[in-house]
Amino acid sequence: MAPNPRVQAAFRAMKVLGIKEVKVKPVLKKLLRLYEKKWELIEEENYRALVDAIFEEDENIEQQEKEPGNDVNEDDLEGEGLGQETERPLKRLRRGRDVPQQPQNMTGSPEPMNDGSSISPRNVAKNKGKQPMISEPPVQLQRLGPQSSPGKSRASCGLFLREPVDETGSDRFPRQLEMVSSNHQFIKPKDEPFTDDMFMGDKPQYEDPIAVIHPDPSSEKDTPMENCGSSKEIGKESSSKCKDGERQADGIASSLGEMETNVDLATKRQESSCNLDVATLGEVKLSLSCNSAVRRLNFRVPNLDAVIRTTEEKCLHSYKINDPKFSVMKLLRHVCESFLELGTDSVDKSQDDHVQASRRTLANGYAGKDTSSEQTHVNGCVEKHIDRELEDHGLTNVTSLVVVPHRKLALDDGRSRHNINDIAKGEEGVRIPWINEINSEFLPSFHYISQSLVFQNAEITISLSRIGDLSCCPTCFGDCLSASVPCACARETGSEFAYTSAGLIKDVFLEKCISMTRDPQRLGHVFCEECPLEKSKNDVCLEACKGHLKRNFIKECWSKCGCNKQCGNRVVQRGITCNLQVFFTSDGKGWGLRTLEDLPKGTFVCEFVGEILTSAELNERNMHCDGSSKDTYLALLDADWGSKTALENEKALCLDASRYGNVARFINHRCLDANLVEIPVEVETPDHHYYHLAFFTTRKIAALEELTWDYGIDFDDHDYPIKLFQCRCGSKFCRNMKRPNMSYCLCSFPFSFAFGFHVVYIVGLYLRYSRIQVNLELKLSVI
Ligand SMILES: C[S@@+](CC[C@H](N)C(=O)[O-])C[C@H]1O[C@@H](n2cnc3c(N)ncnc32)[C@H](O)[C@@H]1O
Repeated sequence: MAPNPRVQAAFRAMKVLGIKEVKVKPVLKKLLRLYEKKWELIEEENYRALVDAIFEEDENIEQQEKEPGNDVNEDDLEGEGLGQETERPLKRLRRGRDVPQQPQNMTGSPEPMNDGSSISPRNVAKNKGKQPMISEPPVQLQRLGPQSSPGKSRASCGLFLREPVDETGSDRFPRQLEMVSSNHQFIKPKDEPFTDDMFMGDKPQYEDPIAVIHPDPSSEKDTPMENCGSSKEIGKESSSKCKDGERQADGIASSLGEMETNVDLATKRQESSCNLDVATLGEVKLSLSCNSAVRRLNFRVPNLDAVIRTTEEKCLHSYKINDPKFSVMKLLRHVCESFLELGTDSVDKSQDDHVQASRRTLANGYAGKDTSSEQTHVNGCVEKHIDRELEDHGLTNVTSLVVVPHRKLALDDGRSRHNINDIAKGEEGVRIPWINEINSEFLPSFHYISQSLVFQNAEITISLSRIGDLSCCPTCFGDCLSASVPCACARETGSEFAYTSAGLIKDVFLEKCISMTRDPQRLGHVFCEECPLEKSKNDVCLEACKGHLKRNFIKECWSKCGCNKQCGNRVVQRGITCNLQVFFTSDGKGWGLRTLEDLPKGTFVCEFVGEILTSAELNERNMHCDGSSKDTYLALLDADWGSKTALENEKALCLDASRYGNVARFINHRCLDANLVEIPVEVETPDHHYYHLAFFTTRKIAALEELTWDYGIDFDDHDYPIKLFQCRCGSKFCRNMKRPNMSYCLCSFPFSFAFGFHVVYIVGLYLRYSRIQVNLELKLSVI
């Protein structure tokens, strides 16, 4: 049977991507069957469906192999000219040496095809508009490695973009990616159609490069091995500030869920103003640049997170990608892998195997267990340790890429793919990724909100008229912190600004807040006459207030003030700027929050955001659930409760983040010496009923350290509105250390005394059998 030209075209398109016919065939068959031979659906958007399906098959190959029932009915596809296939479908995409040999010559000169035919420049040209894969702006792939040294121009292959038309002349395939051997040059993206006459003879005629990779003097430093030696090193580099004031985590910037963890995101501030390093994978670095010659005057390198997020949104909208496993970073990892695979000469297999084996051994060593198939990473850190050790073994000149496989996440529960990469779903100025290196648990479901919202009855009035002219600074200008005299807003903060010009909280103020939290006995609690909390529990028989911590407020400038948004007295209202990550803790606390960069003492991390409830509403909620699901995501806004004789119900507020909340809902408790302290911050409301509960660092925190705050729980108070738990904070000051139930024995003593000596005897026996040595000093008195 004559070969089906559409099949051949599909093969050619895939070949350009380096995907062998033998791999394409079975997937194509499946697709044809799935799409009822509607070729248009397969050819659409440059065979996107086919490429996706191939990658998908590749990802799931292990499961596929275990499921023999997936065979394609060859008869069904006879008509498409695919029936004579002899190979079994879909073997796992081989890496490194096992990768199917790709044409070394990618200049467009004739390449022998599997079937003996060849692909000529003309074939390529005819295939215009059919090559999959898109990217914009120009993508540079840069090979790093021993041979690339700073100061020298690096050898690089280029990926170039054209704006072709398809056969009908329409601009249906807007951006094409084609690989060329470029003599280290890049091809200028063209607006004109891609036509046959772009080739002369056998060689395509390339235009001047739009961008050449400029040697980056800091690139040696940028290599993953350098970046990720230890969390400390990471943090050191990562704490570098961006020009625009944003902090960027270096090397560990975005661990976009587990799937991306071994892509080392190079978010380091670029030397060049028009270069953005996107990812490094082993020796390969991928960066975006805007050609300085033609770049727009107002071009500023955007934030990497924003680029990734926007790209993902575009993918979602344009290509209807709704696979939760899809992520742009994963795609880029494939690009890096393919780049390395296709550009790597075959190496001695035994050496390759040896390196792979060494890597596995080292990986297991780092993980402390046999995880050859399960090793997870924190943005490639383990991989980098391994690289370093391999270097010690003199094995780093092997260029093949070995990726230790990841554990698969259970993503089949239909949650939005947005949650995979950013738990904030774009609500915050930074992306907040999550990772689970411990088990396959998915994030709990909740609605992410970046600002607290009233549930129902809470009385919060935000109005300009409520803020008197003396409570704000309408005559200020620019940055209040630069004025010689503190502005009116500072009055609330003890006639001084709470913040330094670097945006940190001043040490004296911070220390005061810390000691108010940690040493309430010395500094004293405040007690309400009618405690809203107790009142909400039982209006009739009111119990005495158990006391509330004294708090120092910060008052930030706001809309009624004359200063600008960048005023140094506006920190909390600007939202989260640190690079944070939600992760599954290894010590039994469930999910937790950690920083991906070093944070100096006094840094604002985030505020506690949730539904604003009155204490009565909270009590109502707690009553309607059994004790076990009592709220665990709660913060009382009780900073001012003690100063009033009786607070109206609608003004005694708390924040419940169990259903609606922000990243703070993942912050775990630590007794006493937590590294965060909560400080009430007043922004848009002038009284102290509603305020922002903001978390600041109590000390310098290293990258990857868990962030904690002291919930202020009394672990013996079973009436406490937060569900009690067995504390695993690990602090030496833990208030809930696993005690040998002594409290019970001792408490029971007076009781038992009243009931006779045999109860004492029983208690004594208990102590004896518990092998607890106790010296009881009994003091008897007559009542
Ligand atoms: C506000 S949530 C913190 C996030 C939570 N770990 C999660 O997985 O969603 C509070 C809950 O986390 C757990 N938790 C927080 N701190 C803990 C600690 N020090 N020890 C044990 N569990 C803790 C408790 O289950 C608590 O009810």
